[in-house]
Amino acid sequence: MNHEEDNEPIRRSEADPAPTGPVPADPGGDVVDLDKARAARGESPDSPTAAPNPTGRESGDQSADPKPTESADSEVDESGDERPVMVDGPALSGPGLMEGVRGAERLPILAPWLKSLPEFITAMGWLLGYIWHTFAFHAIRTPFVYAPKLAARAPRGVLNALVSTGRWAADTEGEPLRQAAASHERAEEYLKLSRQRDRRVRLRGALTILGTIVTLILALYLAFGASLRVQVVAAAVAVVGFGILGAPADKPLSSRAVIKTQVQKLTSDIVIKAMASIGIGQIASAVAKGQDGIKFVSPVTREGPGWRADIDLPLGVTVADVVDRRSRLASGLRRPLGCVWPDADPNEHEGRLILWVGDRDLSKTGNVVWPLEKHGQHDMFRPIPFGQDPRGRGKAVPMIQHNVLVGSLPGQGKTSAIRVLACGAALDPTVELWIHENKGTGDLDSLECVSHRFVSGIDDDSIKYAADSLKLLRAEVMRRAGVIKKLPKDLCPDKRITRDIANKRSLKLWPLVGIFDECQNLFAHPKYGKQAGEDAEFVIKLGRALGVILILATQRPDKESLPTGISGNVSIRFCLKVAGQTENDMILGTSAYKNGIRATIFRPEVDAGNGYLAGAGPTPSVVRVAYLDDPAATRIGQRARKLREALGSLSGHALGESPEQASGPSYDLLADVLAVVPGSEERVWNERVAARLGELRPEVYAGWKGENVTSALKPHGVSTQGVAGTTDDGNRTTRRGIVRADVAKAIAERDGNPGAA
Ligand SMILES: Nc1ncnc2c1ncn2[C@@H]1O[C@H](COP(=O)(O)OP(=O)(O)OP(=O)(O)O)[C@@H](O)[C@H]1O
Repeated sequence: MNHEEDNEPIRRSEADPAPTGPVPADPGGDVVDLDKARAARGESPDSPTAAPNPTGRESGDQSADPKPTESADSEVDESGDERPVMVDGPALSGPGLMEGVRGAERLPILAPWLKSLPEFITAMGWLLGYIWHTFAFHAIRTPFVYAPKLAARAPRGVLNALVSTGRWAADTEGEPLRQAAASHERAEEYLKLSRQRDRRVRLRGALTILGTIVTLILALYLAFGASLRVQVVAAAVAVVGFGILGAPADKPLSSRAVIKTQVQKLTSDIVIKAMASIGIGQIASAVAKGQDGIKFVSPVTREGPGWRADIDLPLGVTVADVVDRRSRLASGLRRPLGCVWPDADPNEHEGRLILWVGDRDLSKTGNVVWPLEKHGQHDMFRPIPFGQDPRGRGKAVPMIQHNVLVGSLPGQGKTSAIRVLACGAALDPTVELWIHENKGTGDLDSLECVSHRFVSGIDDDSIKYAADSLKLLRAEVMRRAGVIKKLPKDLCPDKRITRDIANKRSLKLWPLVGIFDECQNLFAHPKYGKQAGEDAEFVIKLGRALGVILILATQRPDKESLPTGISGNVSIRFCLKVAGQTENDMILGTSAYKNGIRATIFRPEVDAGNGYLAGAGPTPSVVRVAYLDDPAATRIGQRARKLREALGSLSGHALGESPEQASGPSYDLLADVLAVVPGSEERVWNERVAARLGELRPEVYAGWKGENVTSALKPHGVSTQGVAGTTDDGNRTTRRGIVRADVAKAIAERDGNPGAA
């Protein structure tokens, strides 16, 4: 958003006074008595003597509309300036104390990392890692660096020890005082100090002689009387001791195992200056007048590996305005761009900004570790751990009831993101996995061993295989709809699958996850693309509640390679670096770019793995995806296979069975509809179509009602309308129905033969 545009209305009203400025007195016009007008405004609108009636309406009108025309919007003061009329009723008060207190935000009693086991484990893991690193760093240097250094410094240490002892015995520390007393001819003081020195020298001399004798005896004993072990220990102690005494002051023995990055503390002053520099007029002008422009809601605090400031922006300024100017903000804060993350507070108003400034650039924080990488299994009815936001908080993606779309420029981390979700699904042994990787590089081969259907390739056969999968998924969705419909209410009250239902293997309603990586190669395919797009749209729209989940990834988010029926209907979106607004909105949804959700901010390659995740939480947020390389994914695949073997849920490709073929036209809804509606029947009610379809193919359409026909035909562009007809009882009435010609037209268009209809 352009700041110039923000201030446009303000500038325009200042620069162009004509329409709103003072109106020259018109001798012929009505003269408004300002005092009267003000007095009238002060009165209650209920008062019978309310406002003057400039329109000349009857008083009956006035009560309904006490201040019509100009006085409703503005008043004119002596200077002729227009002012808005204040409409606050004097009798109205704000929310009471209890409402105010109830609405107040409670800050957490314990830090979030103390309450969440994974975050606690991460923090403790980091601490133990830190201690271990420091220990290992010094341990390895002890024999090879520190010991030789100490030995080399020991002779000098002996010398230093002798010199220090001599100086102590001779009381040299008092010498400067005695010199000063002598040179200033303070005889009495000098004599006192000299006497004190003589006493000290006598005592210290005796002690030194005694110490020397003891040391000599000890040395002779160690040299000739002690065991070898005692000699070695004594020599080591002597070398360490004299080595330390012999160390030059500017050369410490050891270097630091960890060098802390010194980051400047984030203060409110720095934030105010930075916010004033990003080009938002309201803030800049307030700061120029000596005010802050922004309001801190709470003190700037540490949160995770960075600083957090909660800010109220000026009226009318939104978080999106600040997100737009993120790079300017980073410049104002003098921090790398990857450290600066302005974010909205989902629990507050549009002007509440959470400014989080990390100690390190997000892209330099290393790979995020996936919590399930080494052990554990997953329950698909819970969100799959996905990555971390810049504040170090874990982010997960719910899968049941959702579909996922991932998009980015090539090489930004799509496949890695898909791999994390696929591994999560694989680690739930009840999940049936259908994996299609239409790039042909084998990026998802690690999970072939658990996949019910699997293909990796970009050739026509591989594309056909993926297209067949979508056809089969469509049929599966229809089968599931029928099964769910027949389930007793107590088992399935919401007509959607639950963990309990998924566990009843006889129902075959377990979660089914279809992954289509590089799906642009499928949807843009000249032969299979169109039908595949329609099938995918159908599955996305109807499969959600039935446990059929699609995960699609594309590096070409445009209309040809990603049908709008798909991009418009997925619920979870993950967008890594894209080139522009169109691609951004194709992945993240219409208006995302306008609302400040811009995956264009990520840098090519540097920010691989960083993206905007939308739909998984109350607001879209930046997430750095956990990274699983191929060996890690292969190990997970093997673990997942063992889980399936134990449950007996391995099937299809994973067992070496030959793939099911899509039954093509026999499950073609449009053809089936045309088959049950004779040519003589121009229009027909959907409920009748549903009943006939159920008879035609009960294994697919059993239990269908009129509304199933409506929603199933919609993706094909066949809309329903009011159709007049006669009920079985002979009554004339109008109900939802279709026009047969529309179905024929849809078939002709689909088959690339539009004239045939
Ligand atoms: N989450 C991540 N964390 C760290 N680095 C990552 C992450 N994801 C991807 N990368 C880096 O980016 C590289 C490319 O990732 P990936 O193959 O997933 O990209 P892609 O978008 O699928 O590419 P393409 O479109 O060519 O298939 C990886 O080899 C890795 O170095």
